[in-house]
Amino acid sequence: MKEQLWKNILLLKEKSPLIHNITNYVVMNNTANALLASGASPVMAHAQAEVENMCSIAQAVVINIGTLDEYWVESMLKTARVAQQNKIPWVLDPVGAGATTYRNKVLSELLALSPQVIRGNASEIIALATQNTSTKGVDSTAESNQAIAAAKQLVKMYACTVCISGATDIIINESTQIQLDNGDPIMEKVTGMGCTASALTAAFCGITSNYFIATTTAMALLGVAGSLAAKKSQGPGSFQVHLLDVLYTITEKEFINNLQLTTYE
Ligand SMILES: Nc1ncnc2c1ncn2[C@@H]1O[C@H](COP(=O)(O)OP(=O)(O)OP(=O)(O)O)[C@@H](O)[C@H]1O
Ligand SMILES: Cc1ncsc1CCO
Ligand SMILES: [Mg+2]
Repeated sequence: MKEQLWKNILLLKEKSPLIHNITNYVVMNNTANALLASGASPVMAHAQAEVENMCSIAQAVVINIGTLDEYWVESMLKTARVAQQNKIPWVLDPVGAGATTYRNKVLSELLALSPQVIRGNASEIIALATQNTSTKGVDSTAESNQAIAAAKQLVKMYACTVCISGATDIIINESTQIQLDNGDPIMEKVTGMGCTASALTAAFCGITSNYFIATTTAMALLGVAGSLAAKKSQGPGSFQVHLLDVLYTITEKEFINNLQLTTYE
């Protein structure tokens, strides 16, 4: 398994897939840089007049509702429709699910357009599955393992892969559950680490049609790179810089030796 994930990391650098991102104002720059450092080719585009064209030339798409508004939501729906029609994999990041009725309404419209992967923190995954939860905003108030039942429900309802991120990352499909114990607590002090996780997930969906393994590769890469970057950092500021460097320079040995992965069939 670990070797298969490493092969995907090399393949991403070799193929450099175009990843169409509709994401939030907060994280656009970090996300594009993380994709570039990992080997993918990002484009951020949300104009209604061009999203359908852009989506149709991409190898994968990520739709992140972090700073949604009525105009952007129309762009997201147009994009997801084209992705669905053209069988281009798309990843949903349900930022702040459960926080407002508007977010919940938009998310139900997006879910109807069949994302291949949903990646959110525990609160977001619980909110998506139950439509009834209290949450703080964009940060989770629950642990990953508290969202497993909700994630399994989403897998069934939408026939997709679900990733619950946090101190532990859990990736779930119909048959398998993978748990990753990597990363570092400093990652909670930098905005958009989850958004980066979703963008990297789309990147790996652009190089393999096994979206469960693609998601696992993305979460493993970000987690291991995060733990290595944290060792070199004094705080959240320098962490961001070191993370990009590690995504760019990480070696097979560093990846394999540090990866904490458990599979449950
Ligand atoms: N306490 C922690 N310990 C170790 N790693 C962590 C911790 N919290 C987050 N991470 C790492 O950060 C990644 C992103 O996780 P998180 O669940 O915080 O995203 P998020 O809440 O969606 O963030 P955002 O909305 O700011 O993008 C995880 O996949 C994990 O690698
Ligand atoms: C802080 C914040 N607010 C809306 S999106 C976002 C980035 C992390 O999800
Ligand atoms: Mg998030």
